[in-house]
Order: sequence, then structure tokens, then C-alpha cells
Amino acid sequence: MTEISSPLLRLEGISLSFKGVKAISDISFDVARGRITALIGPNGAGKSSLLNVINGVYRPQAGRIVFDGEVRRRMDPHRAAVRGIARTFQNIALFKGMSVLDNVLTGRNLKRRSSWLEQALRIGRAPAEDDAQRRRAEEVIAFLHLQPWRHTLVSKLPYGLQKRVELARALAAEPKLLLLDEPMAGMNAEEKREMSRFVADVNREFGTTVVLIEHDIGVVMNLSDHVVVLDYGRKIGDGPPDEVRRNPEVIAAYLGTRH
Ligand SMILES: Nc1ncnc2c1ncn2[C@@H]1O[C@H](COP(=O)(O)OP(=O)(O)OP(=O)(O)O)[C@@H](O)[C@H]1O
Repeated sequence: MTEISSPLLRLEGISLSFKGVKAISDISFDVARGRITALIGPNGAGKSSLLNVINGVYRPQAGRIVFDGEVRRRMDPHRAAVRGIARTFQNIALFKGMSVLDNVLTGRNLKRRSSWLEQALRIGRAPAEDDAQRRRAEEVIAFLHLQPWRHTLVSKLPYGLQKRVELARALAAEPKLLLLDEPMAGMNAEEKREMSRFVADVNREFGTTVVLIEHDIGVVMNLSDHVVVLDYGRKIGDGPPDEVRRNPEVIAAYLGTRH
């Protein structure tokens, strides 16, 4: 059995290159269960690549990943989703021609037990399952205050709301680990505050462990329990926000004295 006190995710010596160009060099850190970890660092530091390693989109050349007690050289995207890793993307990846509700329902696909045929003909397990899936999707929509737009096409929504729908779809999968790639990018200060509150609420209400990439240091300091700093693919800081903000190497990277 997995110990509650063990980290939900452990990265050990992860290195990743693209055609010989190093994107990530020997990165190790732990993500504690039920906490919010922020990944920060200048553009091109390797943050998105690292999320792609965690959910199995990229295959690291070295290192290993321990997720919820299971050790792997690499994750496989489907297996990562089945094991409870959900993510949102820097450039929103929703079905723009579908309603908010239908998008959130797609987040529940892995939870279905009925066969394709049962679903197509609405027989067997399908009808009861459809009702249960819909109820769960509606709960997530209510939790994230998206009810007024349940039947609105995603393409008709302003950017900030689309980001929230993406969060809803990821949450609908009931993940253990939620990976958020710049959930507040392109938002104004009020929208960022609102999104921060939603992320904090998700974490508190459902105990979901969160790893997020964020450029706004104010948001990071307020929201996260733990900060990991990357620069040129290397880890240059790892600790509580207050400690990391005093780290001279982090200050140098951010003030641009080495860039
Ligand atoms: N698919 C890819 N093919 C080749 N190089 C890539 C690929 N993905 C990322 N890289 C390179 O890897 C390095 C890290 O990029 P990554 O996108 O992970 O950084 P980042 O910290 O997320 O940056 P940003 O804040 O701009 O999103 C960069 O030099 C980038 O050009």
C-alpha cells in the first residue's frame, strides 16, 4: 500500500533532449500529496517539456518517475490518464464547436464502463451511466461557477472563461494530479485572482495535488506551497515560496543578470 506521507510524484534525474539539444538536465524533485507546486522559470527553461514528461507525452532519455508508488522509466499518456493525471494546456485545447457541458463530459470518458455498442444504442449499462456522467459533469460546472454558460459553445466564450472550462474538463476526470500549464496566461488581474481562487478551492475541497506553470510571481507566491525553479533546463531552486524568493540564483535568473 502507498503511504500517505510518501510524495505523490517523484522525479529522479530526468533528462530530455530534442535532437541533441538539451531541454531538461538531470531534474529531480518531489511533489507532495495534496499540495500545490509551482514550476517557474524564464521562457524556454523547460517547464512545459517537464509537464509533458510527467504525463508521458515526451520520453526522457534518462531518469525515472515514481507516481503514486509506481516506478516507471517513462509514462505513457493513456496510462497516465488512467492512473489519475489530468492536464490543461498553454494554448487552450477544447472542442470549440461543442458546448461547455459537452466539453466537460469528454473529461469523463475514461470513467465509462459501458461498451461502445451500449453507448451507440443507449442500451444495457449506457442510460444509467449517461445520467451519472452528466450529474458529475454538472457538479463540476457548478463548483467552478460555469452554470450560466452550460449550453454555450466554447468558441463564444471569452478567453478567461475558456481557461476555466479547460480546468473543469480536467477536474471532471477526478484526477489525483492536476497539471496546469499557465492557467492564468493572458488574464487581467481580476481574472487571475478568480482563477487562483478556483485552483485553491479545487485543491482544498477535493484534495487534488496540483502542479502548475505560472509566470506571475505574485500569483505563485500566494497560491503555492512549494516552488521549483528551472533555468536553461536545470533546477536552480526548490522549496517553500519564501525561501525560493530569497535564493540569489533565482533572483539573478529573474532580474536577468545572467540573461
Ligand atoms: N518538441 C520540441 N522539439 C524541439 N525542441 C523543443 C520541443 N519542445 C521544447 N523544445 C525546446 O526545449 C526547450 C524548453 O522548452 P519548453 O517549452 O519546455 O520551455 P518553457 O519553460 O515551457 O518555456 P515557455 O515559458 O516559453 O513556455 C526550449 O529550448 C525549446 O525550444
